[in-house]
Amino acid sequence: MSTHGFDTLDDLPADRRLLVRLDLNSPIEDGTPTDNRRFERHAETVRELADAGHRVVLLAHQGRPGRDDFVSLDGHAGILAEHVGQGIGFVADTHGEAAVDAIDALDPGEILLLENTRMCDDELPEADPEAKADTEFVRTLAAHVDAYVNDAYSAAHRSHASLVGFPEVLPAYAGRVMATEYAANTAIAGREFDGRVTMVVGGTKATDVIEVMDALGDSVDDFLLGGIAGELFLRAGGHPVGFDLDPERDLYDSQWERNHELIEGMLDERGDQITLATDLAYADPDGTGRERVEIAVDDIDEKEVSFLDVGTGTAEAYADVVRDSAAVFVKGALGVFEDEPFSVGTVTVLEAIAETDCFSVVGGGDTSRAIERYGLAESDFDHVSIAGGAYIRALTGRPLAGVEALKRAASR
Ligand SMILES: Nc1ncnc2c1ncn2[C@@H]1O[C@H](COP(=O)(O)OP(=O)(O)OP(=O)(O)O)[C@@H](O)[C@H]1O
Ligand SMILES: O=C(O)[C@H](O)COP(=O)(O)O
Repeated sequence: MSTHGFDTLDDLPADRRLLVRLDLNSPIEDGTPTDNRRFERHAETVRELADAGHRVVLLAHQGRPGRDDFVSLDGHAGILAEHVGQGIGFVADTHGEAAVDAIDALDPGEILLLENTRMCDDELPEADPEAKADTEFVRTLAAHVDAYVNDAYSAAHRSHASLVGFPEVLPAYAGRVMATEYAANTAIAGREFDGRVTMVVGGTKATDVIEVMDALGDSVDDFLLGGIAGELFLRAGGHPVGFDLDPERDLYDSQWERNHELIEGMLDERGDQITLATDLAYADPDGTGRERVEIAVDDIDEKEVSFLDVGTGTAEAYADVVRDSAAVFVKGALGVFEDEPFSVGTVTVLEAIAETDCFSVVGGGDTSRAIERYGLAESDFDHVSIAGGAYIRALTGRPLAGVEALKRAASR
C-alpha cells in the first residue's frame, strides 16, 4: 500500500483483466475531441498495463447530457492509440452484450475502450458509493473483470458510478496519473508561503470555483477573476454582464441561480480580497467575428454582447499583482484563449507567472493547454495539473470521493 493509504500499480498482481477509469474529457471542436495533455499522461498508465500483459478495458466520460460536448468516445480511441503506440478497440456500448462480448474476447496486452460512461443512466447523478455499486452498470462490468484501476484524478471529486461504484466491489488500485497528481496536490495544500498568495479564477465552471473561493478565503489574499465566474461577480455588482444571450447556451443563468447568494455574501464580507475586471473584450459583430473590441465595464449599459476575455487594462493589472506574489494558483482561463484574439488575459497572466519567481500551479484540463499552445515552458511552473475541479478542491483539504473509495478498497 502507498503512504497515501491506497494501493497503486506497484501492488497489482500479474495477468489481470482490468477495468481502468481514465479522464479523457476534452474540448470538442466540430464534434471531434481535440488532443490534449490528458491523452498524453493517461497513455503512460495504459501502456504500462498493456506491456505488463494485462487485458485492459478503459472507461471514460465526455461532456454532460444536453451539452454540445456530450459525444461518443469513438474519436478518443484513435487519439489515445497514437499516444500509447498500440491499437485500441472501441465498442459503442457501455455495459450491454456488445461491451461484455468484447471484454471477454480480449487477449493479454490488448486494449479496449467502452462508450462514454455518461451515456449510461447509472453513471450520473452523484450518489453514495454503495448505491452506485448496486447499479446494473457496475454489477455487469464487475462480473467480467478481476480488478479496477482509477487513473482519473481530475474526475475524482465526482461521486459517479465509474469512480466510486467499482472500488466497492473489486480490488482497486490508483493508476500512475492518479497517484502522481494526488501526491502533488496534497503536498501543495499543506504549504505555507512567505508573502502574498494569489488565485486566478476563470473558466466556465463557475460553480466549482465559487465554492472553493469561499472555502479558501482565509488562505488566499487576492482572487483575480475572469471567465464566467468573473462576469457573475460583476452581475452581482449591478453590471449588465453575465447573462445568457443565446437561448441555446447555458453558461451563466443557471450558475447564477445556484450561486448568487454566495457571491453577494462574499462581495459583502470579503470584497477587498476580490478583484474584478475593469474592462472586457468581445468579438466585433460587424467584423469577421474574430476582431477584438474592448470596453470599460463602467461603460457597459446594455446586455448586448457576450464577452470573451478580460480587457488589456485588466490583464496588465492582474499581471502586476502576480509579480508581487509569493504563490499563484490558476484555475480556469480568463477568456476563450483557444481563439487567439481572446487569449490576451490568460496569456498575459501566465507569462507574468512564468517570469516571476513565485510558487505556481496551473490547473484545469483546458487551462493547462494554454501553456503549450502559446509557447510557454512547463518548467517555468511548479506544477501543471491536468485536473481542474479536483485540484482546487484538494487545496481546500476536502476529501475526493474517488480517492476515498480507493482507500476503503485498500483497507478491506
Ligand atoms: N468568457 C468566456 N466565455 C466562454 N468561455 C470561456 C470564457 N472565459 C473562459 N472560457 C473557457 O473556459 C475554459 C477553461 O475553463 P474550464 O472551467 O473549462 O476549466 P478547465 O481548465 O478545463 O478545468 P476542468 O478540468 O475543471 O474542466 C476555456 O476553454 C475557455 O475557452
Ligand atoms: O473535465 C473535468 O474537469 C472532469 O472530467 C470532470 O468533468 P465534469 O465537471 O463534467 O464532471
